[in-house]
Amino acid sequence: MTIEAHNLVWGVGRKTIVRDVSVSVQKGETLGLIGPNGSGKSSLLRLLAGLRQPRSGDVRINGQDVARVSRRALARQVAFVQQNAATDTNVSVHDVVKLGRTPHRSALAGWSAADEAAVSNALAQVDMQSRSGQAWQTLSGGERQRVHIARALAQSPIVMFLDEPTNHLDIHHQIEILRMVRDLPLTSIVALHDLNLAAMFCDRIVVMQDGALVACGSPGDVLTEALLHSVFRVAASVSAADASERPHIRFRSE
Ligand SMILES: Nc1ncnc2c1ncn2[C@@H]1O[C@H](COP(=O)(O)OP(=O)(O)OP(=O)(O)O)[C@@H](O)[C@H]1O
Repeated sequence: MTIEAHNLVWGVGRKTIVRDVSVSVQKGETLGLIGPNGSGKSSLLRLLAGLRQPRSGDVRINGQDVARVSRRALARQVAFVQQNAATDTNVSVHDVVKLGRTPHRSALAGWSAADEAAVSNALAQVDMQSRSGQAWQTLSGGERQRVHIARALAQSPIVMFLDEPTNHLDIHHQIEILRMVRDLPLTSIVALHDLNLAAMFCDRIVVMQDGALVACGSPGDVLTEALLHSVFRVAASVSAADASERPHIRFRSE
């Protein structure tokens, strides 16, 4: 499923937060969104997912303008994993993931075997199957994050938006979650702070700065020492990357 965004502008009051961003994502692609704090990554993700209306510009998912698709129809196609999402506290892990099935169920239909299979597959994909009955409020931060990802997977989306999905995760689960996202047969757009993880797992990377898209391309094309200095204000060495190798960044402390 392709995503095409043209000239997106969004802001609050007099403040412009997303400045004239155009981007296209191919079917099955994993696109990374990087940029300093406050550069507009979450705002852009929300616009692309149809959760916010742009002031101008439009977003088309498989040719359909997201502003004209009903919320329910959109939820059958698009899942969004928020940063630090909250959940009602008095529920089990299974109940949280079950919510992902809501867009696929009619008011009259009961809970089906297919719904149950989607929930248990999603829990297995994030390594949380054994915690199905555990109370949500007793989970650690990283476990909660994995359960929110499972809820998105249970939605059986065609496009998945993830806002810093590796927050709170240990290094094993950071790598496992991003590997899973990359390997899923979905189009994914992932906001990430860890530039080496972005280099490892993204097909292409978009760089945001002050609400504008300042670079877009393969990890090797985008993650240059000059860009790391000008956008992220860090001194770093990037290992020589050829077409077959992904860049690796070593930050310098001086
Ligand atoms: N509803 C809002 N009202 C006012 N300002 C907002 C609103 N939403 C976002 N902003 C501002 O817009 C800018 C971009 O925010 P956004 O959350 O998109 O950045 P980000 O790149 O995701 O940041 P981070 O890496 O810190 O998560 C920030 O300066 C933020 O304070």
